[in-house]
Amino acid sequence: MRAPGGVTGAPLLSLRGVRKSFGTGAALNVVLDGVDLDVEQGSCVVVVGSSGSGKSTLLRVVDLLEDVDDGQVLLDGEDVADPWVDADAVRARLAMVFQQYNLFPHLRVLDNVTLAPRVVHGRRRAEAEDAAMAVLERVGLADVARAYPDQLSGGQQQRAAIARALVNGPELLLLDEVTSALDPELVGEVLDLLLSLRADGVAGGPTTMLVATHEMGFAREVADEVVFLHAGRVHERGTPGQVLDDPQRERTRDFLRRLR
Ligand SMILES: Nc1ncnc2c1ncn2[C@@H]1O[C@H](COP(=O)(O)OP(=O)(O)OP(=O)(O)O)[C@@H](O)[C@H]1O
Repeated sequence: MRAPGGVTGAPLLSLRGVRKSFGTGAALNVVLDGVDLDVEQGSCVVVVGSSGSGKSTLLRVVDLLEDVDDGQVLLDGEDVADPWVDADAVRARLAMVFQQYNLFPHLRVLDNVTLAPRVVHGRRRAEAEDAAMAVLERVGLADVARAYPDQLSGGQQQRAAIARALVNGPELLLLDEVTSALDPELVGEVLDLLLSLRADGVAGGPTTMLVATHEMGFAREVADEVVFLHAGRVHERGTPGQVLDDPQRERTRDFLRRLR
């Protein structure tokens, strides 16, 4: 399956020389060491790399959950890493789905999905519920809208978290290892949903995605571009065929060999 014909060629997101480290002195851990990356409107970029290579940190930097030490995070050309930026306005344009679904256990699925539209965006309850039911329908959960999270399977909970991410029509969807916490038999339903979102979009348009994953099969099917992160840098990038089937650099070959 390939991206629909909505890729415009203009980067929605560009990272330029992004640096991020944790700790100080002898404990300094340089995680991102000058990352350059572009995500075009309507495209899907998949970040792969060993555990600890900085995939989550990269996504968290884009979602403004981590400050950068240096470099630019350009959303439509505006540097959102600038400390003076209106973070709420930026976050309203993005949505992130995490490995752990992070649903509120005391709220029904529908209320989890309507929370941000109502509280953050000030939408009226009826309007927020209509929007929430539409996305719950889209992810195949309309019939469990009134259930609590612990009444759902892990796969259903992750689909509810995806519905929550989609409800405000984000311009960029950030997916951080969204199948890693799932039992193997539940992974397929979430990947199928993401493939279908990629193919058909949500409101008729393609969904722009930046994805961190260990699922190479998924990367192969969903990505316009695969980016291999190593030692804090983009070590190799290209189409899934180029990076996953015909890697040019030894580190990339090592990484792929170890997965087999
Ligand atoms: N808040 C933090 N404080 C200190 N160190 C952190 C923090 N967040 C991440 N790190 C460190 O940054 C490095 C990269 O972590 P990150 O979670 O980004 O990697 P990853 O590629 O997503 O790994 P995985 O595939 O295992 O999820 C790790 O060494 C991790 O310990």
